[in-house]
Amino acid sequence: MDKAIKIERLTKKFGSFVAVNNISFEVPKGCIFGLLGPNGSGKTTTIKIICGVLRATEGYVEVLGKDASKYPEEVRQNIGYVSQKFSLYEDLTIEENINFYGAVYGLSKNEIETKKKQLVKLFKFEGREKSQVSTLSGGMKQKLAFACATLHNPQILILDEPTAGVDPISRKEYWEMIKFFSNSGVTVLVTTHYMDEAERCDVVAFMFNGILKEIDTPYNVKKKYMSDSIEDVFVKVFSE
Ligand SMILES: Nc1ncnc2c1ncn2[C@@H]1O[C@H](COP(=O)(O)OP(=O)(O)OP(=O)(O)O)[C@@H](O)[C@H]1O
Repeated sequence: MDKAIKIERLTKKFGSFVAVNNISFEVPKGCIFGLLGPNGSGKTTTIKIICGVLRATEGYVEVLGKDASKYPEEVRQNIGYVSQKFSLYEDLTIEENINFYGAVYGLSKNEIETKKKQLVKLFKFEGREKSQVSTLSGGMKQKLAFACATLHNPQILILDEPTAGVDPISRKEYWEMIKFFSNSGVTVLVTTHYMDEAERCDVVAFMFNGILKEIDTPYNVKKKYMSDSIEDVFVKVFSE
């Protein structure tokens, strides 16, 4: 099994508080990997360390075969990251945001134009290109943040609660996009509190109080906990 991300004995402390406690796991290449857990369990902290935004206290993170602490720039070039509080410019239009992020990622004008056409079609922004972001629905904003994160053709997409507070139709569309990129060979690491979304993952990992409690396919964890839904597994894992 080829791995996109390898995490070994990762620990992150904030002062004396242990936010991530000696966790190890691997994310296979091309899979949709769901990182699940209640609020404050250490998911975002783990993601920030993978993306090189935070430094680990202890442990090792490898992204596409590279030590993330030694090659943060190369790692970042291979990751498209959508954070919980994504940084779209509200006073710019859809098109202007794509232009801006394209330039940030170092794309040429021609590359940006080509990408923009593809993304507008793929994410169904046709006719809305000139709409200011502040006028968009929450679902559209999330999709735009997703689109911008794919501009530099990253091999890994890391999406931190991308569909929080989004209506069911927009969530469905969002997951169609996740599937599209996954089918194109992109590895997706996603956190979510929606258990119907967890069911769509190839692998799910459950974190609680900084500890990795379970990791397996949805089918296998349901079998282990004798449950017919990930929601039921979630309740059982976290009430143990
Ligand atoms: N910079 C920081 N300084 C101190 N404590 C922090 C810091 N960042 C995170 N924490 C704490 O670490 C713990 C894990 O936070 P984290 O954001 O990783 O959780 P999470 O699983 O992503 O939660 P959520 O689902 O709410 O996003 C929390 O108790 C949080 O308050």
